[in-house]
Amino acid sequence: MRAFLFDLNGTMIDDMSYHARAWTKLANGDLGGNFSPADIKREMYGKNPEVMVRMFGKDRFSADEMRTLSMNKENYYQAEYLPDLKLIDGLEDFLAAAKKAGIPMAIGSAAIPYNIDFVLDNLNIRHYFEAVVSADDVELSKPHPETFLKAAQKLQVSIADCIVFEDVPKGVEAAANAGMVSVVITTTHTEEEFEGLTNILHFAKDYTPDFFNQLIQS
Ligand SMILES: O=P(O)(O)OC[C@H]1O[C@@H](O)[C@H](O)[C@@H](O)[C@@H]1O
Repeated sequence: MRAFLFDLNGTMIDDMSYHARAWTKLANGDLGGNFSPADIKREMYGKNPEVMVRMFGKDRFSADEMRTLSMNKENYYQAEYLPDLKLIDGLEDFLAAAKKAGIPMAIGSAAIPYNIDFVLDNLNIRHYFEAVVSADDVELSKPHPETFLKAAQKLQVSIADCIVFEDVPKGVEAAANAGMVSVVITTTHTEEEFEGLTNILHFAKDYTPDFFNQLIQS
């Protein structure tokens, strides 16, 4: 039996440009940094404290300060993205068909529960997922495999049965490190940016191609 593990941001919703703007507002606007759009795009993966340490060094903020800054960033993101919040084309049909076919599904995201709930509850799609692994559930985020291994464990499925849906190279690398294959949604990165990763089954810009029906039937 197959199982589907979904990254959230950029994979289920096309929101990475909103995260980039929220990080820019926090890092350059509030904290006086001077990060270029390329710097932000390169650094904004993984758990928020990891992003902040990569950008500002490990001694700049206490854990409490990082929690506050992280909430500020997510509030910027949610306020700006809420009016545009929607699933990527074809995903709702894909989720419904997979659920009907009895395929277990989980979310494996570096986002904090505050952001995961924002998406699942506003879009009313929580019922499709039997498990959610968030930033709070893991020690180390992607490319470490912990997120996807925990998701497989929660679903009680074997690693070889898992297909990971991702939009960033670090996420595909995490899937590879977990021993899983991956389908890439090219919302955030071009195909060329995944060069060298050998666990990719398919690239698609959204969930409308027939490939996704075949994935359910295969
Ligand atoms: O793991 P996902 O679902 O792609 O989420 C990643 C993003 O989650 C956001 O909450 C973080 O602030 C981003 O920096 C991060 O890139």
